[in-house]
This record gives sequence, structure tokens and C-alpha cells, in this order.
Amino acid sequence: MYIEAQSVSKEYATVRAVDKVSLVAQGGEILALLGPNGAGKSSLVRMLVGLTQPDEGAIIYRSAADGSAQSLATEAFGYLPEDRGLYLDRTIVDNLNYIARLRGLDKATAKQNIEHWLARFDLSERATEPMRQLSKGNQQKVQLIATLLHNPKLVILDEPFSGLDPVNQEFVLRVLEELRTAGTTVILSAHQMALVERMADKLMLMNKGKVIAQGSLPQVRQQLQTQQSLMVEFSTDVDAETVAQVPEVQAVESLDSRNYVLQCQDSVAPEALLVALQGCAPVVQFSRQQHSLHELYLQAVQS
Ligand SMILES: Nc1ncnc2c1ncn2[C@@H]1O[C@H](COP(=O)(O)OP(=O)(O)OP(=O)(O)O)[C@@H](O)[C@H]1O
Repeated sequence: MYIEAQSVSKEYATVRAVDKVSLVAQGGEILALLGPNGAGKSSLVRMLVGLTQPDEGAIIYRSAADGSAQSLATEAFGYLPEDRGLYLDRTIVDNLNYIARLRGLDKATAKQNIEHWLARFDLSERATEPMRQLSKGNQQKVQLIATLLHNPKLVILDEPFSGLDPVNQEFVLRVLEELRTAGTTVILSAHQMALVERMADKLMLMNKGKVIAQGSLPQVRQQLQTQQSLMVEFSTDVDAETVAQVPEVQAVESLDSRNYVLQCQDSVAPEALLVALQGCAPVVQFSRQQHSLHELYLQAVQS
């Protein structure tokens, strides 16, 4: 199954939380929604799982086989909500049995799946403890198990990494990669750029309800990158002012009297810049610095 959002918008009393957002998430693919607090990620996710309806546009679930539109059966998807929903006074295993029944699993399959996932998440020995006794991270792991228990084909996770330590974040990342390998469609929202950068096939950056960049990581980089940073080392001392006078250079940061970091428009060809810089003094080293997704994201949402 795959999912398509066609120019969906959602408005609350005073705010347009989602503004004409379109996306397609295919089986065997991880789509990550990124954006600052209030960007509209959860509002979008709630529409994707059918909890709320778009004011404009449409959400369509399609068969992977022939692309025909389908209704979304509860057993077909797993949803990790932003407001976690398990009963804190009940034990882990009671909670998971309850979820398994809701998802239509028979007793034997429920038992088998619960045991499998508890072992996988290293929680088998705590199965009979009330949720309340667990750390925040372990509660989050049980929430994830509740989402995956019935082997859904479409998994939608609102901030799956929140509350997890780095080791467990890595672990969840591996689980998501396994789901992808198994052909599951995975959509998640997250704030952890470095993790998302490593795993997502597609990214969608939102700000104030709108999409500001969308596509594969290289495509998103290209859409966000308006400036490039270059490092230059001259063979002799050069004044910062002399370097700043090179027309292509927008900003200069001096590391010492021979080494500079330069900011230029992304459209400037490095070869042309190198020729211009040679006019200041012979250049012994010249390289382009790669901005991290985190840096590009900050530039985009703060501008
Ligand atoms: N039920 C609601 N009623 C009114 N306004 C809402 C409601 N839900 C969300 N909003 C508003 O819609 C905007 C988008 O919120 P949303 O929770 O979708 O953002 P988000 O990107 O998920 O943020 P975060 O990263 O903080 O979870 C915000 O301005 C928020 O205050």
C-alpha cells in the first residue's frame, strides 16, 4: 500500500496548520517529516491516518499492485501518536494484549508477536511490570511495539525517537530500516536531523504549515542551499579586505592571515572563484565545505 496527499490543508481557529501539502510515500521507503515546533507535522500526520479530515485536498491510500484507491483498514497501518496512549496502571503485556485484540490478532499470534517484539526491544523480563514503573524511554519502546505488533504495511510514527537515549535511537533506526527492507511504507516526524539524514529515502521540510523543501537528501540540499562555503589557503599573507573585494565573495571569515572561509552564492562556479582568488595571491589549497542538513535547516527556518 502507498499513500498520497494531494494539496492538503488544515486550518484551526487562528492558524493554517497545514497549507497545500502534497506527498507520496511508497512501500519500501522511509519518508521523514522535519520542521520546527508548530510547523504542522502532527496536524499532517493526523490527516494521513484519518484521525482528522483535510479542509482542502485529499488523502488517498493506493494498492501497491495496481494503484487503485482503497480504504484504510485498521489492520493495515500502525500509528504512533504524539500523545502516547497506553494505560500507565496496566502491565506491559496487558497493554499489548489489549492493542493486539483491537488490531484483530488471534490469541496465539498475539502471544507470539508480543514475545518477539519484547525480546527484540530487550523488555521480556519486564513484561509484567506496570507501565508507570518504566523509564520514559522504555515506555516509548512499548509504544513502538504497540504500533508494530500486527505487522502493518503502512507505519506512521509521530516523533519515534523522542525520549530515547542514543543507543536506543540507533536501535529504533535499525528496526525502521528492517521495516523498509520488508517493503513497509514508513512515514515519521522527527527533530533528530543527523539520524534522519542517515536513514530517510525522502525528506519533507515544513515551516509554518508549508513545505520548504522536499525530495531525496541531495534534492533537499539543493533546494535549501542558497550559499556555499569554501576554504582557501594562500601561499603568502593576504588582508581580509583584499579577499572581500573579490566580486563573487559575499562574506569572509579569517582563520589566520593565509587561511579564510568564504561565503558565496551557490550559483558561483568554484573554478571561476579560484581564478579570481589567484588575483590576491597564489592559492595552495581550495575546498568546498559541505553544510550538514542541520545547518541548512536552521538557515531555512530562521530566514
Ligand atoms: N487541535 C488544535 N487546535 C488548534 N490549533 C492546533 C491544534 N493542533 C495544532 N494546532 C496548531 O497548529 C500548528 C501546527 O501544530 P502541529 O502540532 O501540527 O505542529 P508540529 O510540527 O507537530 O509541532 P511539534 O514539533 O511541536 O510537535 C500550531 O500552531 C499549533 O498550535
